[in-house]
Amino acid sequence: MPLTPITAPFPATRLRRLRRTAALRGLVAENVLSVNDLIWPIFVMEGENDAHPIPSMPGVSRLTLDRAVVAAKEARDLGIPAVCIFPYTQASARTEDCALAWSPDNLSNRVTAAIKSAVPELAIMTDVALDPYNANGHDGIVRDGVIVNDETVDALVKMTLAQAAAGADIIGPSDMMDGRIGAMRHALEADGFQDVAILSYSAKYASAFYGPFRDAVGASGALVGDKKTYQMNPANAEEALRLVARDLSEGADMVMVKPGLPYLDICRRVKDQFGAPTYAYQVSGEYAMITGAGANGWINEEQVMMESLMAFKRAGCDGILTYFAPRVARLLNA
Ligand SMILES: NCc1[nH]cc(CCC(=O)O)c1CC(=O)O
Repeated sequence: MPLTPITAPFPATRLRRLRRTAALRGLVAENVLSVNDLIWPIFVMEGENDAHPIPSMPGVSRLTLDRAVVAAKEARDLGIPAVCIFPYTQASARTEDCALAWSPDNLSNRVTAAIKSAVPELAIMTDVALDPYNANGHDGIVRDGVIVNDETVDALVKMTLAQAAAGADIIGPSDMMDGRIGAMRHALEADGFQDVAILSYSAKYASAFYGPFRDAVGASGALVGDKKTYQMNPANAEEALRLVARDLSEGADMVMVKPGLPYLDICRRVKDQFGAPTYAYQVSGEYAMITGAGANGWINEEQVMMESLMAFKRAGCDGILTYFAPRVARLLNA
C-alpha cells in the first residue's frame, strides 16, 4: 500500500527545514551509494604489459591479462565487489561458428582464471554472447541473414560452462535469445556448477548508447545490420516486465536493465514488481556523454557522475555496472 505523506499546512510545515544544513540533509537522505553497489566492467586484450586507451571512452583502456590482474587487485583494495570481463578480439579470431566462444583457453577464460587465482575474494562476472567471436558481429549465430535462436542457445550453454570452469562467479547472458536462462541453469546444475549465479541481461534494449563499447571490443566494423530482432524496442516497457518474469522463472538469480539512465522507469518497475536483486548497466554511451561534456568544461564531471549513480539507487537498483567504478570508489573511500 502506498504511503500517504501527511503535512500540516504552511507555515507549520516548512519542508526546507530539513534541507538547511549538510547534517540535516544527511539525516534525512533516503538513499545511499556505496562501493558495495559497484560492478566494474573491464576490457581485456591479448599481449603483455600493455594498455590501449579507447578514444570514445576517455579514461578507459583495454588491458592485457597481467594488467587486468593488477586492475582486479585495485578493485579488491578499493572494496569493489565485482569486475566484469569483456574481451577485445581481432577480426582474424572471428568465425561464422563462433567456436572460440567456448574454448576453455580463450582470452576471457584465461583472464578469469588468472584473476580468480590472484584475487579469489573478488567476484568475477563474465559476458555470454557470441559477438566478440562472430564474423558478423551479432550476438547469435546467423543463418541466411537470420539470427537463429535455438542453435545459438546451444552455443551459449557451451560458452557458459567454459566460463564457469574458468572460475566465473556470475554468468552474464547479454545475448537476448529466448530460453537461454533455463538452458544455462540446467547445464550448470548438471555439471556441478550449482553455485554459479546468473545475472541476466533481461531487459536489454536495442540501443545507440552501445556505440563506444563496440569500438572497445572491436565489433563496430564487424556488425552487419542491427540487433533489433533480439534486443528490445526502446518504445516498450510492459515487455520488459514479461522478460524479467520469464528469466526469474527460468532460474536467473539477478536481473539487469540496460542501458541505465534513459531506462530508470524500467528499473523502478522491475524492482517494485519482482523485488529481485536488480542491476542497471550505465553503458558506454552514457559514460562517453558524461566524460565528453566534462572534458569540454560543460558540466562538472565528478558531480554529474555521482548524481547519475545516485539516480540508480533512487530508482530501486541494488547495484550498477559502471566504467566509473574505481573513480567512484576512490571518492567514496576518501
Ligand atoms: N553482447 C554484447 C554487449 N555486452 C555489453 C554491451 C554494451 C555495453 C556498453 O555499451 O557499455 C554489448 C553491446 C551490444 O549489445 O552490442
